[in-house]
Amino acid sequence: MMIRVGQGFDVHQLVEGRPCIIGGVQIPFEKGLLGHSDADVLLHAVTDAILGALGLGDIGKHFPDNDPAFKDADSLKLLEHVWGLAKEKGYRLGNVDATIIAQKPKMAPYIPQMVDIIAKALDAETEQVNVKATTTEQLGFTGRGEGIAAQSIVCLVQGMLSS
Ligand SMILES: Nc1ccn([C@@H]2O[C@H](COP(=O)(O)O)[C@@H](O)[C@H]2O)c(=O)n1
Ligand SMILES: C[C@@]1(CO)OP(=O)(O)OP(=O)(O)OC[C@H]1O
Repeated sequence: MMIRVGQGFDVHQLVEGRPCIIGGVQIPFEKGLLGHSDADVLLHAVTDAILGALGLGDIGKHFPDNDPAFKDADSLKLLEHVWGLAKEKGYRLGNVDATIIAQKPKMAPYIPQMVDIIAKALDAETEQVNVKATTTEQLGFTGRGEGIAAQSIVCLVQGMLSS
């Protein structure tokens, strides 16, 4: 059995006039995340973690931010594409853990829905997916509400457990 781990980290700026889409959930908030795509910072961190585990570079290599094809892209589709690469290589999900770093909005009410969305995209059970949130106690760019960050770690498993 082969086990590979990968980690991902992403940041997007919070601005007025954009939807706040995190973990595939549109969260009611006065600002949203700025990006070439829908700027789903959590799905980007998970996507990068999977790419890391596969040794396939990063999200910008697969979906360049100057390619009009990815303008306003649905990040769930990008995650699903990358998960397809993992499946082609015979991997299944061990588990994924992620942390959203945001002063506001409050993520807790939306986390179960994010977990469901990520688990479905990765052909996994909800028990294999954990999403957390933390403030930075009003410190730094996240604490000032200038942006939101997310980080993730994934474990991918290939092959069977030998007895
Ligand atoms: N944007 C956020 C940030 C935090 N939470 C939840 O609140 C708990 C306490 O956060 P601290 O930063 O004070 O440790 C945290 O454990 C999360 O459950 C949240 O929902 N949304
Ligand atoms: C997703 C892509 C592609 O639309 O654009 P952004 O939404 O700007 O996101 P980022 O995390 O900067 O990196 C990957 C990009 O190439």
